[in-house]
Amino acid sequence: MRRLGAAGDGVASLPCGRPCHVPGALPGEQVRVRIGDRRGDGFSARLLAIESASPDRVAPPCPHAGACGGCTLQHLADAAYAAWKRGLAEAALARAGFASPPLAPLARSAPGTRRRAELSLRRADGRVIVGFHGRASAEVVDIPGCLVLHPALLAIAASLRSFLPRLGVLKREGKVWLTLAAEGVDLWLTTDGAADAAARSALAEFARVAGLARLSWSLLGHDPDPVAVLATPTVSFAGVPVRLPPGGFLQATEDGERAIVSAVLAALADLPEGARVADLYAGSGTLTFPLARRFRVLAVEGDRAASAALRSAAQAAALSGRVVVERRDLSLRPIAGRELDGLEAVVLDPPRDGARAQAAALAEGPVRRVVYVSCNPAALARDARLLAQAGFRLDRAVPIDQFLWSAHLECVASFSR
Ligand SMILES: C[S@@+](CC[C@H](N)C(=O)[O-])C[C@H]1O[C@@H](n2cnc3c(N)ncnc32)[C@H](O)[C@@H]1O
Repeated sequence: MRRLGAAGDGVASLPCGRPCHVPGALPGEQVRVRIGDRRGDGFSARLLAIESASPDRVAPPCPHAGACGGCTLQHLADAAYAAWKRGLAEAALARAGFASPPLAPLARSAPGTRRRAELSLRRADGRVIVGFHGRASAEVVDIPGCLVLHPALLAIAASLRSFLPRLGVLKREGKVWLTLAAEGVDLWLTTDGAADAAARSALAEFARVAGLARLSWSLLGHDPDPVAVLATPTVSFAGVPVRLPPGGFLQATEDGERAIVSAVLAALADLPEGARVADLYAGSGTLTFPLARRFRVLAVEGDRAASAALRSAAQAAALSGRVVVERRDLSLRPIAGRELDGLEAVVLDPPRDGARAQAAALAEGPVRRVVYVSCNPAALARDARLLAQAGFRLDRAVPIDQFLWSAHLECVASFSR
């Protein structure tokens, strides 16, 4: 195997010159594989045997490794894993046109600290599986011994395994979002059957017995409807309490959030007090409120519930003069042209598909400072290229690992011109 690819698979070159992606294989290893389907410009393959193992190969610590698709790199020694992850950011920025990027050490999150998870549910043989999908598979794998989730989330997943088999509204499949807030776990359950009054009262009783802060329910594909609110789930950003909407976004670990916030603030440390800064894709205010300690902030967010939570938190904290909240779809209507006048900096933290339209508007506009918080190196490479072409230089990049043992990577990249 020649290298580890962006998804964490070993990649070899076939005699025809095309790449072959082998989940579970490591660079330097000789392996026997069965070639499978086309993948990109090459093929995927199944690992049959390791003929000579890499010195970086270790026994995966989790009992579900190999079956569960959540973690793909538990078989790689820690130092090699951290170097590979940091290298993902380096490669993305190099693809954007920033060779030898000024890259900080990898900021890490410990096992057992993931405070937000989306779990899949499958009814099978009289029980309900509560877990993650297998690798590139529709199968759901039970994960009672998961090493990445916070123990509070694992405890709720265990309670669900006992409760859900009796819940008729879960016919075959569903999903559950768990978020650990200050008051306890916020749970949003979606099912493939409709909940009548009896099901709702069973759900409310489950919320009470399991000690949840809130339980919301919806039919698959619909918005959450709170069924039991024992305590309104809140999170605090720079000391400002925000009431989390059901299923609302929260950075995956506290350590990850701290690393992102401190990299963003460090990138803007030399701006004067009271400068105007935009926080685009603001969510419920993870970055807005830390920024508002020094700056006047325009916070733009597309989701109705998140922007409402952000607005009412700013009002309750008497920050309305410092924080202006706008609900807007930034893919359809990026902040552009004259709207960018007077902004000293723009911080953007888009979802996985990135911010192509917004990055193009920034490349064309007058703003001299951009801080891009990315959760997808491929989108970062594409969007940062627009900034490179418009004359921005990369001042610093901080790679942040909130999704331990996976191929996901956050990166805070600060640009100026
Ligand atoms: C990665 S989250 C970041 C949220 C926040 N900055 C934080 O750190 O918690 C991305 C946010 O972008 C919002 N979003 C997604 N697509 C959007 C769009 N087209 N326009 C505006 N906001 C969007 C999502 O609702 C989500 O809140």
